[in-house]
Amino acid sequence: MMESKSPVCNTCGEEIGVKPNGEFFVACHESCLEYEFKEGRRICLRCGNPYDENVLDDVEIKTSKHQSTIATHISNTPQDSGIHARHVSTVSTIDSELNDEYGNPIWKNRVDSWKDKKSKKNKKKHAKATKAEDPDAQVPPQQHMEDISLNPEAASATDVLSVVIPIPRTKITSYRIVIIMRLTILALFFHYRITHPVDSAYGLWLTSVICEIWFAFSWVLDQFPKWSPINRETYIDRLSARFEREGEQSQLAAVDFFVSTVDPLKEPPLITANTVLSILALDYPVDKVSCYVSDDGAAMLSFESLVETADFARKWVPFCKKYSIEPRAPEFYFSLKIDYLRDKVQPSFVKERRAMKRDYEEFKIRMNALVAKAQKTPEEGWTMQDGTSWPGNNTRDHPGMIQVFLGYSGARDVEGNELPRLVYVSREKRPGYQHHKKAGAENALVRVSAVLTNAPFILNLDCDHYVNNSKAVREAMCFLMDPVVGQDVCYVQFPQRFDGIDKSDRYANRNIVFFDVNMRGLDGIQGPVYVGTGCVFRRQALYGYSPPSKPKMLPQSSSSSCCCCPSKKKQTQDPSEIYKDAKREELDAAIFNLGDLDNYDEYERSMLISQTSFEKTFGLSAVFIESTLMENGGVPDSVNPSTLIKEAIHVISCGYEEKTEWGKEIGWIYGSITEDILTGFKMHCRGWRSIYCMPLRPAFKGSAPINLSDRLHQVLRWALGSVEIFLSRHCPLWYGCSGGRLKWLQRMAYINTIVYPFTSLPLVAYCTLPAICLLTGKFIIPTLSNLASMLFLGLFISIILTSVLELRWSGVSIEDLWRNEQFWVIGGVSAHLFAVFQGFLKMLAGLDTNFTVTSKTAEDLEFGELYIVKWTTLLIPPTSLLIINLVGVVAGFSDALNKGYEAWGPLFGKIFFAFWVVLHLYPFLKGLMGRQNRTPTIVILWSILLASVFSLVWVRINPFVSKTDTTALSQNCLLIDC
Ligand SMILES: O=c1ccn([C@@H]2O[C@H](COP(=O)(O)OP(=O)(O)O[C@H]3O[C@H](CO)[C@@H](O)[C@H](O)[C@H]3O)[C@@H](O)[C@H]2O)c(=O)[nH]1
Ligand SMILES: [Mn+2]
Repeated sequence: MMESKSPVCNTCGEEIGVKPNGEFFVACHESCLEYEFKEGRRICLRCGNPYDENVLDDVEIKTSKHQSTIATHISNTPQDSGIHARHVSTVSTIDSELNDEYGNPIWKNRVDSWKDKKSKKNKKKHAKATKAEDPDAQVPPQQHMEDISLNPEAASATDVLSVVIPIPRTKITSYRIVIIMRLTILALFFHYRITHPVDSAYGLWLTSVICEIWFAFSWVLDQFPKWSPINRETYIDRLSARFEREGEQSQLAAVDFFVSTVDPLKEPPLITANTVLSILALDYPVDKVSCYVSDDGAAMLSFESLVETADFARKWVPFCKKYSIEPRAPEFYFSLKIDYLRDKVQPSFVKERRAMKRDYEEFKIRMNALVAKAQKTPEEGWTMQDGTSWPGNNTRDHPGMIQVFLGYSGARDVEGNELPRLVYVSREKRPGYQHHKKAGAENALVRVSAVLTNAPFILNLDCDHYVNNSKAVREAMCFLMDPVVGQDVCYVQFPQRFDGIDKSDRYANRNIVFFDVNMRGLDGIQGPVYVGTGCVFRRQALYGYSPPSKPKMLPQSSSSSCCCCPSKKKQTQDPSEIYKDAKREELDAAIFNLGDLDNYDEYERSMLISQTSFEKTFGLSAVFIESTLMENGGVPDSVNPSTLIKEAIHVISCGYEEKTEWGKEIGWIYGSITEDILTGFKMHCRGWRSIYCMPLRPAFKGSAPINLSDRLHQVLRWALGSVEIFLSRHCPLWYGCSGGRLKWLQRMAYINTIVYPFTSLPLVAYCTLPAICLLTGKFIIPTLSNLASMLFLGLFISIILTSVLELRWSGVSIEDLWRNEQFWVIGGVSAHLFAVFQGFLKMLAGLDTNFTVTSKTAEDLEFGELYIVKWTTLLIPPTSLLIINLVGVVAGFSDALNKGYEAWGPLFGKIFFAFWVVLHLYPFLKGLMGRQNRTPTIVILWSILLASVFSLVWVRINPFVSKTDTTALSQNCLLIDC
């Protein structure tokens, strides 16, 4: 058992040894061998055993290579050596390293087990190569660093925790060829379109060509970031083999969990409780988990329900861990329809499960009672159980509140085991202060958690996203704790998955195309965008630092906002360079000082810290600033918990962020209601990369608004957020270009995420065109020559082919793709359109956009929600489009009936076009009908009015038609859908 005390190397996870002269060296197989080899010895100094010849050969090849990696580890992460040193000081005897409890030389055992592992790995690799369709499938060049698996020499250096699995070459190459083909055809197509105007309907033709060019442009933006998609595989068993050795304390990194809620009436406390319970019951060492719940509504209901939740967790957590159940959110676990009696499960489980279910039902009753009580606020405001008045009675004007439940020194579970910490946080709100919605709430949590627990990693979840896979954090750690892959990773994003969505996913709520296609494409470039939930951050990345491999540059715009101090001293160099150097030095000095901070008294200590520019960046909390310097997280043992709480209250005060970099350069970034895109974007601009992690069992699951109106409002909010970014200083079109750290394909993807709302303008125009054509008898395409018909056909085929090939590599179903298309049109002609106008209004009039929280339903009403139609202006444009197109079809038919045989040919073309519109809007039409086929009369009235006015005016004015009589020409029109 002496063994258990030996220190462990952070790099390879092996134990560390000490050379006779007192220097440290890593006694793991590789480095030890290399060391010895370099010394020219073939016998291990430590144990006296001769080395295995095979092993030696192997080492000979890679000595130089591996040494350089080790060197970079040490130089890049100075604390590594620090850790070695710290650990070594705790080693009591060196002998403990040499022999295991049976007296066998440990060294020999290690070599054996290593050889063992190696042969196993080779076998595995073999299996994989045969499994994959093409063993030397293409790897995007950016991926080489991580793709250790394909490089056997590097792979044996340490057991890799994750590998990149490229898409088989056969699939990806044909996909790329078709993309290039489509691009070429598109160019030829536009050449044709532009050189062949329709003289009889010049206006119509021009409009349609402009629209088409815009569509082509947005296609390019969407397509090219999908150029080199990848998949990844993780090995969580290796993770625990490396960091959780038997008999030793777990070396896994700690994680702070953030859950944000704002309105307990729209976000039922039971949903939040489930999220919290699923976090507390994670399969992760309890002392490494802390859960912070942010209550932006300062609601006593949220607080009280958290008290109940903490209490229920004492039973729930041990039950989950005992029987390893999934998911660990009770509501969703108990609603699984599985016959537990069928597989021979232990009778004790069945019994306990039943008892647990009863307990949960009681818990639910208590929660529902709390909710019922909270429906009507008493006149004098809420009072807590102890008779004092609830501090948050005025939600816009209240002090910061923090309450720690459970955890270290707190309540234990029913079996007496420790539970993770659970902390309630409601940041201070005062009138006259900007609160920055969710981003502000998250930043407050970043600071509170830094003061209280300071875990090196942060996982944030919306209140309705519960942990569905209790090993999710381990999955993320396979990347973040990997010394090679992880060092430049700012976050690991998991896809959002949803519960309770109607089978056909009528409104594309699941967003499958985005999560399974686009995000995987991005993972092959610089990493997925941050989507606001289900994401594990490296805390240091949130503090605005650049990745360790690119240390020279600091946040680019901080040079403009912080140039105050150093640039005044030396005027010769580039001020931003000076700033960077100075900041480095300050940081070094601060770290150095921190080491012997104990030697200073309180005053000197605060002086030391304030000398630096840290206060200007992080605000006036010395405790917080100190915490930012601990790259590996953790809080000093010595500090008194009550001072910490006081400090925690300080850092959530509403004035704390004034004149700091919070929200500008560090933490969650302000300035858009889609703070997520902005936050991830800034990190990528600094040169970080992110990782997309898709475990087989979805890591997190959330709820989505399933009725039409709520969904449209959600999409409106997202699109508005994008327009806000477009109009801000962070516009991806030019922001951060000088730094050159954002890969250009990644930039393209970001540009796509902010310009997509603008596509609504050409889309609305394009959806009106078929109706106009039908009403006026004109058409947007002239008579086709053979060549032109080929072009149209080619374009058509290439569009279908790209989709088919995309479906093949991504595994997305054709229904999902079609839904996505449909909702692209529905959202485009309603929500996106409004977003564009609101965005510009906001900019011109300085109005603030409000974050309308999506309501989440607690009870499953068998999709009752799906059929709710709430009146909203968003419904008018698509309804109008539907009606004019239908009117157009009728008019077209009656016209053709009047005109006789020749009219039918061109009519067919136009009707096809109109159907294209109606088909895309079909889910919308269904949504309008509701369950009882009833639509709010007002919507119908308005739409009919608009549509008929429009049609009438149209027929009268006919602006697009040239005055010359060209009816004959237009009748010869052919239609090809483009
Ligand atoms: O002032 C606020 C407003 C919202 N929230 C929280 O923000 C989260 C997201 O709100 P929701 O209404 O569920 O928005 P969705 O559209 O479903 O969320 C998606 O889009 C948001 C960006 O608009 C992201 O922040 C989310 O993570 C992402 O899931 C919820 O937990 C809220 O409690 C706050 O904490 N404070
Ligand atoms: Mn949500």
